[in-house]
Amino acid sequence: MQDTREVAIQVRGLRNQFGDHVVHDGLDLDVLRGEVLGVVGGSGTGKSVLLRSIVGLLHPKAGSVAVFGTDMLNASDETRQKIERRWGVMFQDGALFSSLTVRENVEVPMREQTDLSPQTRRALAELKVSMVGLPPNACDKYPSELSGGMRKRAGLARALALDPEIVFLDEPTAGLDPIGAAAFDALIKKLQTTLGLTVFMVTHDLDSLHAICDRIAVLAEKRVFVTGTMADMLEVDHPWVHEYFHGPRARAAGFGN
Ligand SMILES: Nc1ncnc2c1ncn2[C@@H]1O[C@H](COP(=O)(O)OP(=O)(O)OP(=O)(O)O)[C@@H](O)[C@H]1O
Repeated sequence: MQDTREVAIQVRGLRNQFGDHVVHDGLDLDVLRGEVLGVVGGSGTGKSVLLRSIVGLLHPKAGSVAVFGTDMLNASDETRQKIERRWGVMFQDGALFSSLTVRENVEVPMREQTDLSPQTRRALAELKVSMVGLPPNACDKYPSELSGGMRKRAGLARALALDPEIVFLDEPTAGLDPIGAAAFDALIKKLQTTLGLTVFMVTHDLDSLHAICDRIAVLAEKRVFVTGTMADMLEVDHPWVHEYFHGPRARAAGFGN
């Protein structure tokens, strides 16, 4: 059955290359509005490069990236900035500014992109911190005073600072213990359902894929080799995909027998 949901992100014919090392060649991907898309692939297949190409941190050699129907590579600065305000990015380990408190970190995008008063910024930052399940006293802590899981939550709070419609997450559960990872998954799912977020999530975590992803995109052979549900992945005839979804870790996670 054809999916009639709106496409939030459309990538076509993407080519990324560093020197003579071609990472992506003819990569196509649709991310549907309101879905959690898990992006997986072997190490070095270009998951982070894909994320960075979509958010404009890296200019691809060829191809197009459209977000909410806007051609991001050819848009004016003003148009691009308007679209950029509609997403938030959480990099690995939160990528927080170490010299700023959690609240100040969450206020950074508000300072840069809005003219909200200091009082409003402060109140909104406190709201975001509570939305991600951190206690109020986390607001005044520095990143070095937080656990890895708390830092990730603080990074997510900053990604949510401008009430985005899309969030990009780069390996959000990496380095968390299984209980912390499951709690983080539950938080992402809750935000998706309550805020209607579209989530683009690079991950290696089979449990996350199973628990919260509506669809999975597998990077292999320099492109998105296949997209589909977890059930679809179990049927894919490709050595890496088969090993990933049927291997010992998949079996330990309770599927892919
Ligand atoms: N700025 C850069 N300059 C040169 N090569 C780069 C650059 N950024 C990424 N690469 C290369 O592009 C390839 C893809 O990198 P990327 O970080 O996207 O992989 P990945 O799929 O996210 O891997 P992992 O799962 O290990 O994090 C790698 O071979 C990497 O060395």
